[in-house]
Order: sequence, then structure tokens, then C-alpha cells
Amino acid sequence: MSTNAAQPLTDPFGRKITYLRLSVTDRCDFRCVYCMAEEMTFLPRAQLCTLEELAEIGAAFCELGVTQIRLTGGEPLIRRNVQSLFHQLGALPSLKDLTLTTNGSHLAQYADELKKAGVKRINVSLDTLQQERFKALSRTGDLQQVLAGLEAAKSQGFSAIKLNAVILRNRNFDEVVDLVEYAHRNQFDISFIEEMPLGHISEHGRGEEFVSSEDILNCLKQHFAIQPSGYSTGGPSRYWQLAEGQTRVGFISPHSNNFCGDCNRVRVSAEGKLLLCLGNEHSVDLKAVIRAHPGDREKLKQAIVDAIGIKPERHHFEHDDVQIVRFMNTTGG
Ligand SMILES: Nc1nc2c(ncn2[C@@H]2O[C@H](COP(=O)(O)OP(=O)(O)OP(=O)(O)O)[C@@H](O)[C@H]2O)c(=O)[nH]1
Ligand SMILES: C[S@@+](CC[C@H](N)C(=O)[O-])C[C@H]1O[C@@H](n2cnc3c(N)ncnc32)[C@H](O)[C@@H]1O
Ligand code: SF4
Ligand code: SF4
Repeated sequence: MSTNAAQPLTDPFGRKITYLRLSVTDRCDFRCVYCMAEEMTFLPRAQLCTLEELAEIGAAFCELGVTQIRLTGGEPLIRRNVQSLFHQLGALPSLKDLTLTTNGSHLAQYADELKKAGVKRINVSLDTLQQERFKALSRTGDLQQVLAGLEAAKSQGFSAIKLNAVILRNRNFDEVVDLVEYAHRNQFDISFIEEMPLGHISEHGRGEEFVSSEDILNCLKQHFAIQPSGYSTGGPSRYWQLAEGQTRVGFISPHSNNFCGDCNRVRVSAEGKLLLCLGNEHSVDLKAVIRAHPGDREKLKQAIVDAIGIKPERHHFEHDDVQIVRFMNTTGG
């Protein structure tokens, strides 16, 4: 395949790749139990792409037909000067949707700047509304800071704010109704995520903690009038809608309802590795291409086109023998 943008990137299974998740750092101010081990080693700073290199990667993807970029991490808002990357990406003429996934801890400080850079939708991770539980789940986070961040985002008038909650049986399963009520009161959407087995997390029992989307939906049906919705962001969430108000409730169900057939995305890590699938190890080093051929965007685009040719068909999380050693903070969710 050539690097002509008239032909959107297409993988070996005929899926059009129009969505890039770009990680700006693997570091984070939280240590969520399902995402990280208690003790983590992060990339040496010298190994990270510069913000200019990340912007160059974003621009190359846009020339190849990507129309949506989501910045993620680690925690994207703790990278110094990250606002300059939002502004550079926000100025790309063919980019239709610049979005952010954040833990919300620094959102109060950045909400205004994000709006100015053209971000319209923000996803904020929020697993519990109880202070003590929040501390236990995030190990280092402060719930009040996150709630303040959400307030700040709300007052900026983003067109959509979505909460993301990973539900664990013995930690927060009893809070799904409270979380939906909180979303409803604030006119946010909310997605519930089935936990995925990335990284070796020994102190947290993944099997015993697993809750399926169906279990959550059944629980919600006892409290709310809720019906399926045709709404789609192009992402993996399958949405339902509360009968009262605007709130949509999404379910991201990699285990119980595989969505890989509709995959439209790839990821780039903070060190410039193009990760072809969240649930596989295949990657291609784009930083090496940029540094070997400075200023040569065509070389970068050709490397991306070639890499899409090895995108795997799907994850195999259900196979006990497949282990993805990469932690989720490196993958970017
Ligand atoms: N298995 C799998 N999970 C994904 C994929 N994309 C997103 N997810 C999961 O969904 C979670 C939430 O993703 P978000 O960052 O909120 O993005 P999203 O739900 O795709 O975003 P929008 O639909 O654009 O709002 C991620 O952290 C992952 O756990 C994917 O391609 N494969
Ligand atoms: C890796 S975080 C990065 C962005 C930001 N730090 C945040 O928490 O929103 C992106 C998303 O991944 C989700 N996540 C992390 N580990 C996960 C796991 N093992 N299974 C499913 N989702 C996970 C988080 O809940 C979060 O919504
Ligand atoms: S889920 Fe996000 S906030 Fe939590 S540890 Fe991972 S990167 Fe940090
Ligand atoms: S697991 Fe891989 S193939 Fe499936 S939706 Fe996610 S990135 Fe796409």
C-alpha cells in the first residue's frame, strides 16, 4: 500500500484504521490496583519521545486518514508542557476529534487550556465515590481532586464528559447504581469496563474480582428504566440509555462480548512504539524511524503503513496461556 491519504489505512482483515491512541507518558500519580503493581519501574526520561516527535507521529497518522486522536498514558496531564501537544494536534486540519482520557487529578488546572486547544470530549476514570475506597483502589489518589477536576471540566462546557469505571467484585460492584446516579445528576455519560489481564499484578486476584457487563446491567435494571441505544463513538462501548435524562451507560466487554471485528484503532506508546493491538505484543519502533530520518515524514508514513500489515485479528484474553506482560499504563488503555 502507498502512503496516499485517499486510501485510509486498512489492516489485513479489511478494517479501516481511523483512530489513534497516543500515550504521552507511562508515569502516573496514581497506582490503580488493576493497572499497576505497587512497585513500578518507569521509562527513563531520555527514552520518551519528545512532544514534537509525538506531534509529528500524530500528523503522519492524520495524513494517512486518521481522524480521531485520543491522548492517554499513564496520566497525560502530568507530562510537563503537555498543553503544547494538545495545541499542535488541535491545529491539524484533517483531525475531526481530539480527545483525552485522564484520571482527573490535574483536570481543574488544565480544563481551560484543553478547551482552547479544541478538545471537545473528555473521559475521566472514576471507580468509586467513597474517599476511603478511592484511596484503596488508586493507592495514592485523592477523590476530592478528581471531583474538582470534573466540576472544572463541566463548567468549561465540553460537549461530552464520560466517566470510566473498572468494576471489581469485592471493591466497587455495590456502587454501580451510585455511579450512574452521579453521572445522571451531572449530565455525564458513564462506561463500565471489564478488567483485562495486562501486566503481572500479583497482589490483586483478577479471577475472583472479575464482574461481567451482564452482571452490572442486571443490577442497573433493578433500579433504572434503561434501554439499548444505537449511540456509538466508534469506540468499543456498547451503549444503553436511561429513560429519564440524557445519560448513556456504556459497557466495554472485551471478555463477554468481543468487539475486535469492529476494531478501528492502534496505539503509540510514550517511547514511540506503534502497538498494533491492546491484547498482543506486536510493535514497531516509530521513534527509531524518526531519529534515523529526521524531517522525512514520508519515511514515517511508510513505516506506519507497513506496520498496519501485521495488525493481529483480535486479543485472546480467554486463553490462560497468553500473557501480555505490558502494563496498562504503557499501553494507554
Ligand atoms: N480490548 C480493548 N479495549 C479497549 C480498546 N479501546 C479502549 N478499550 C478499553 O476501553 C477503556 C476506555 O477507553 P477510553 O479511553 O475511555 O476510550 P473509548 O471508550 O474508546 O473512547 P470513546 O468511545 O471515544 O469515548 C480503555 O481503557 C480500555 O480498557 C480496544 O481497542 N480494545
Ligand atoms: C491506562 S488509563 C490512562 C489514562 C488515565 N490515567 C486514566 O486513568 O484515565 C486508561 C484507562 O484504562 C483503564 N484500565 C487500566 N487498567 C485496566 C485493566 N486492567 N483492565 C481494564 N481497563 C483498565 C482505566 O480504568 C482507564 O479508564
Ligand atoms: S488507570 Fe490511569 S490513573 Fe490509574 S494507575 Fe493506570 S494510568 Fe494511572
Ligand atoms: S483487542 Fe486489539 S483487535 Fe481487539 S479491539 Fe482492541 S486493539 Fe482492536
